[in-house]
Amino acid sequence: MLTVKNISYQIGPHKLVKDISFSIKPGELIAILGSNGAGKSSLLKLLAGTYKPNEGTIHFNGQPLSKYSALELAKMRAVLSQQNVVSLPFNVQEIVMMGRYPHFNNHPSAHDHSIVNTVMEATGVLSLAGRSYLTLSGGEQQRAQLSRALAQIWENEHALLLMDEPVSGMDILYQQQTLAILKAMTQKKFMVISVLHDMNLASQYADRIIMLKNGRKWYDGTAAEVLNPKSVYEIFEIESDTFTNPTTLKQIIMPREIIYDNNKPPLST
Ligand SMILES: Nc1ncnc2c1ncn2[C@@H]1O[C@H](COP(=O)(O)OP(=O)(O)OP(=O)(O)O)[C@@H](O)[C@H]1O
Repeated sequence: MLTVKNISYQIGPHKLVKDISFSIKPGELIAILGSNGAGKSSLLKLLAGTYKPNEGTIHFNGQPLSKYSALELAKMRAVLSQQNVVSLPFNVQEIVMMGRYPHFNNHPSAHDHSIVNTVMEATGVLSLAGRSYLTLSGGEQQRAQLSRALAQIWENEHALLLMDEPVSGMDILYQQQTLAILKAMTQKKFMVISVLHDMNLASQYADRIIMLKNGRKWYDGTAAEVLNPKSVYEIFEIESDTFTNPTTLKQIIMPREIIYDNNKPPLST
């Protein structure tokens, strides 16, 4: 369980995260939505322990997050960041094996190799195992990084997966598959918190959606509770229509087309 109470985070005069509270139980998938600059990545960095809150507390499996050593944390929570800079020509298997570094000293065991194989198969990068990471497409790199994160906590139930836009750059099949993998992880009692930009993906897969605006939590609930034209307008400043999928009963959000006035085009001076 992860419990976040009244956390705020500020850099100089900039308040990035303001008084946010929520908790997540094993088996839950929470999607975080919000416009660019709303504070989603900052919140994720606080949950990962990368940033320390100026105010408030974060408890992870009963203990303050700050009390865990870096190694303990590495075995219990994995992070997929927005930017994953790799400048050396590691191959894909080596990148995924990096997720196992917290688990072995000098040489990976047969168990580590087996987990690396399993996650690469799940994310569809097994056939790329020997390829240099630097030669992969953006979506393939993203899947390799997802494999690394999964390999890190694969056998540790009640672990936490923090994903910052895990499907950016992926085609629609891999977007669906990635969310399906994350959902399957929650069925094994993992906790998953993922920043997403696609409200419909969030609606399809998330148990709960947290919507942020200006560093604050504005909405927290199921897709049916929080996704509607009013909330979408408040958060994203876009008009939309909401439908209910008759088969799944999940919300579908369709943004309305933006039409600029010909006499006042948006880029005119
Ligand atoms: N080191 C920093 N110093 C000052 N401002 C910062 C710093 N890091 C982030 N910010 C600002 O804090 C706000 C929140 O940033 P954050 O990266 O958390 O947003 P986000 O919701 O993840 O956005 P995006 O969807 O664009 O990735 C932004 O306005 C950003 O410019």
